[in-house]
Amino acid sequence: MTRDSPANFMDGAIPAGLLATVRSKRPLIHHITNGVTINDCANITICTGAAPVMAEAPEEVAEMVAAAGALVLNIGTLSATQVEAMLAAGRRANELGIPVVLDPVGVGATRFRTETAQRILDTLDVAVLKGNAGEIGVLAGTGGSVRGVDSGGIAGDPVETARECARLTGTVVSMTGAVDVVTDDRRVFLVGNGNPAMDRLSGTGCMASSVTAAFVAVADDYAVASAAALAALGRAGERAALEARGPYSFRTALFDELAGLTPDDLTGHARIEER
Ligand SMILES: Nc1ncnc2c1ncn2[C@@H]1O[C@H](COP(=O)(O)OP(=O)(O)O)[C@@H](O)[C@H]1O
Ligand SMILES: Cc1ncsc1CCOP(=O)(O)O
Ligand SMILES: [Mg+2]
Repeated sequence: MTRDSPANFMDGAIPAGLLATVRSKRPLIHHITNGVTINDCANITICTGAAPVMAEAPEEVAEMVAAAGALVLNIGTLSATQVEAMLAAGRRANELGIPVVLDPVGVGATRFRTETAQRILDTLDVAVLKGNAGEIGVLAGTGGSVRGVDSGGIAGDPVETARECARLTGTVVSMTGAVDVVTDDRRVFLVGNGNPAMDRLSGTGCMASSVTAAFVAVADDYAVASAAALAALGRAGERAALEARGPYSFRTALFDELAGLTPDDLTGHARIEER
């Protein structure tokens, strides 16, 4: 940044207003998600101010999603039956205009994950694609490395990778990392909130999808809502790091700090730069 090109920071009142709206509307967030972090996702949804439900039987997902404000599809521990449920829930969500958030956990690590993420993107109208850098690099086709569920990095520039992925998929792309990149190709938001402790805990990426879904459920602008959600979670992470002694006390503090996060605090501390 130079003196001639001052950073254009989003007014903190925008994410703060969305946080307040989540809490007043308390949207239901239907998750079809992995067995590793499912409980964290339920509780982080509550701490955000929304209401979670986890339902994945193909027999009931279309009925359940009809009552939801947003649907999270997370492929972290996918199976053929679960994929069938994701497509059925997603189709119904699309019919009803309910936004779908896709977390392509581990895409690129195996053929089944890559084919499934691609199939979901080809079949459904996905509102937000939220992944770590490696996952987004894989889906952008520009080069991304994924080992298990961890990002091994991307080949090129992060902003260009996320924009290419948004162009290719027609979704809002929310690429997490030390600085999150959220883009609908036309606009780019860089979210500076967060703490490195968030990277030392399994589940923060999945939780980012749940918080994103809660914000997207109450907003029309999915890019702004996605950036606001990451600012809120990141701000909770900053506050949690001040009181934690290690990864597990950090985890507890992250839930407590998000539950206690006030719109005023977010107004003052959200760091969302628009490029
Ligand atoms: N080094 C970091 N500094 C600050 N925040 C981070 C850092 N690494 C990850 N985060 C935050 O942690 C959450 C999960 O991101 P990430 O670790 O990229 O996801 P995943 O768990 O899917 O790999 C996001 O909200 C992101 O902003
Ligand atoms: C470890 C693991 N294995 C399959 S899903 C999962 C959790 C991934 O969580 P996150 O992407 O949020 O770190
Ligand atoms: Mg992830």
